[in-house]
Amino acid sequence: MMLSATGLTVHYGSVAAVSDVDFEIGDGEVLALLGPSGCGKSTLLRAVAGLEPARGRVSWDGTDLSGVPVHRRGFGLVFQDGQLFPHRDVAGNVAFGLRMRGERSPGRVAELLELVGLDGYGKRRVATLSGGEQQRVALARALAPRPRLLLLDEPLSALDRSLREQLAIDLSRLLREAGTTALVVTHDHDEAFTLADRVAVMDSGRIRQVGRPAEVWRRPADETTARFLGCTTFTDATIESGVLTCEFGTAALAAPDGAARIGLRPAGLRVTAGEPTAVVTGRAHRHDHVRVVADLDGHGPVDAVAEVAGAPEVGSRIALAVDPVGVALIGRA
Ligand SMILES: Nc1ncnc2c1ncn2[C@@H]1O[C@H](COP(=O)(O)OP(=O)(O)OP(=O)(O)O)[C@@H](O)[C@H]1O
Repeated sequence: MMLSATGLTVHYGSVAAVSDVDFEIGDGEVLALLGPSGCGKSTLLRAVAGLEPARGRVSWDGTDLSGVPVHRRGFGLVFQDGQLFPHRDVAGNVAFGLRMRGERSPGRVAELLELVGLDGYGKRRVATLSGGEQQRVALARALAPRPRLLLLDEPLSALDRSLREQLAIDLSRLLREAGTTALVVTHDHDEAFTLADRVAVMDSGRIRQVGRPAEVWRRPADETTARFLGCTTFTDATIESGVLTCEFGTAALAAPDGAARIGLRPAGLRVTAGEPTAVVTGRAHRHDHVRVVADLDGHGPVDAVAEVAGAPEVGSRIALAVDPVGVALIGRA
């Protein structure tokens, strides 16, 4: 069983929100659509759902879905704000999806509430639930009728950071436990990488790269994608016998020999002991390190990181070393 989209295009007036997009989602696979605000992620998801008129083709197992209305596609939908029915209790919300399919099964409702960690919440009014609990109910409601594809549009972004991280882990587990095939829209790469088997990075209505999270993170297709994935400094390098050499120094890096364009995330440059080559112009404490902006002699500002203990003050001169953990190889197959 497989979802396949080919040549999907959505215009709003003269604006192409989605341009000629192709992708597939395999049975039981979770694909994340990741990209900056306004790049067309939600529009693409809505086109797959049948909520947005689109050119191109959406098919399931080779069967064209054009002309098949939203409620007959067998897809489940979860949006950012849950959109629960306020006048129904938790069980009533979960049962709604089942009733739509002519099913009545208190057992299935209880099973779903247990799956999302809300065992015993059936009689609660949804207005009395926290934001995280409401999203779990929305997820249970969408999963109850066993959709062949679950479409999730920023399902966690209305929640605060720590809850989002926890729910992303929970969601990843329960999508796998239920063997759900899913398309998840998010602008948060940590969330995409937690949830997805594969990630499709979008920009300006197009998919720029599709791959497994670690591949996309390590080898972004181009500088725009790399920038979106946290790289802030770009330079040319050479790789020879497992050693990367660039203007900032050398580092061990297992990759084929040759010239490379690299992107450095802040963690790719570390404050170290040695001959100073840069002056600190800014610093910010993060939970387990200090982010440093440094003016590197002959280069200009670069982002780097320092250990919390002994982190340099603004104005002090520092040495920097390349750390392969923060290096992305751009456009390398
Ligand atoms: N109903 C609409 N009418 C006109 N333009 C629209 C409409 N919906 C979206 N757009 C435009 O289409 C583009 C893509 O929007 P979309 O909501 O798909 O992006 P997104 O990547 O999901 O962004 P966000 O993460 O901010 O929700 C944007 O330029 C947006 O302004």
